[in-house]
Amino acid sequence: MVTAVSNNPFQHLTGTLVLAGAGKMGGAMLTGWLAGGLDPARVVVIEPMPSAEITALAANGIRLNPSDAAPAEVVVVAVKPQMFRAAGPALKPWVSESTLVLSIMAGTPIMALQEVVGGAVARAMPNTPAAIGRGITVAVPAGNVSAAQRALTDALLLATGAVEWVDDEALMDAVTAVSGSGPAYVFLLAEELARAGVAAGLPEALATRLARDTVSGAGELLHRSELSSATLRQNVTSPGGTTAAALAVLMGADGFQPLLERAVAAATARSKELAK
Ligand SMILES: NC(=O)C1=CN([C@@H]2O[C@H](COP(=O)(O)OP(=O)(O)OC[C@H]3O[C@@H](n4cnc5c(N)ncnc54)[C@H](O)[C@@H]3O)[C@@H](O)[C@H]2O)C=CC1
Ligand SMILES: O=C(O)[C@@H]1CCC=N1
Repeated sequence: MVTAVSNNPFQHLTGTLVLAGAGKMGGAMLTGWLAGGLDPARVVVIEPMPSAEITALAANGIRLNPSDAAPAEVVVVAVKPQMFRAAGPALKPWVSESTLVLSIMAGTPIMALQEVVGGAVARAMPNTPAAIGRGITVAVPAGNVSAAQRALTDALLLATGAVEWVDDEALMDAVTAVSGSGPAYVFLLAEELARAGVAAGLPEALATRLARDTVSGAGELLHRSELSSATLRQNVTSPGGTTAAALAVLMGADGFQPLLERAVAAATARSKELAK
């Protein structure tokens, strides 16, 4: 007898998935899940200010802000950390002891979720490329997360990109500073490269196109190549050429390294503050 093997990443999800907060990050994850084959009929979205995209999903079977609530299989908490103390108690009717509570809130510790919402809590830090299946998420489970709930968390996160698990929740502040916030640093690089192109004499539209395609093309090369980023950089750099002249500035005493170290330290510190 041949046993059919399902390649549906959501085969472990047999109940309801509640998404609380369908803003930029929650919306990006939901987009990734639906693109990956999540049945919209399994999804409840709680969102006081739904975007046009989220409202449109209601026509496809998602339940938006239903008036009744019952314990769900998974509750994804994607509200702002600053909103959580106010928004959290309203989620309790969706949570039983056996509900997986998957929080993506920056800073907010597992203990705060256990106090306010309950359930079996997994804390995760995704990033916005999740919307196109190219995110990376780091997750940490509470002690009462079962093996099945961990597998379900894995499946949900893998549908939006790569997943790393850690045991030490304290790492989540630096994780947030590197990969959670990281896409913003890369988009800023595209903005500033375009601005520098204009300053060097290019028309704005051309500079913007060159910067955007260079950042996304280099990112794609880094993604597909087995070479290290340092080797890929060296492959651009002819001795005594133009890149070497630019890198002497970018790798100088006040270049990328100290700048990014300060930026990541500032984000890490802010993540720690959000826990208070
Ligand atoms: N934006 C990003 O790149 C990332 C964000 N995060 C985390 O994701 C969470 C959401 O961040 P964003 O999506 O950027 O913010 P956002 O402001 O776009 O989304 C938050 C959403 O929560 C909704 N909301 C407010 N009160 C609510 C309530 N009582 N019940 C349900 N929903 C409510 C808001 O209307 C809003 O749409 C934050 O905790 C953040 O730390 C994590 C990783 C990356
Ligand atoms: O800026 C923030 O606080 C969130 C967490 C990581 C990315 N956005």
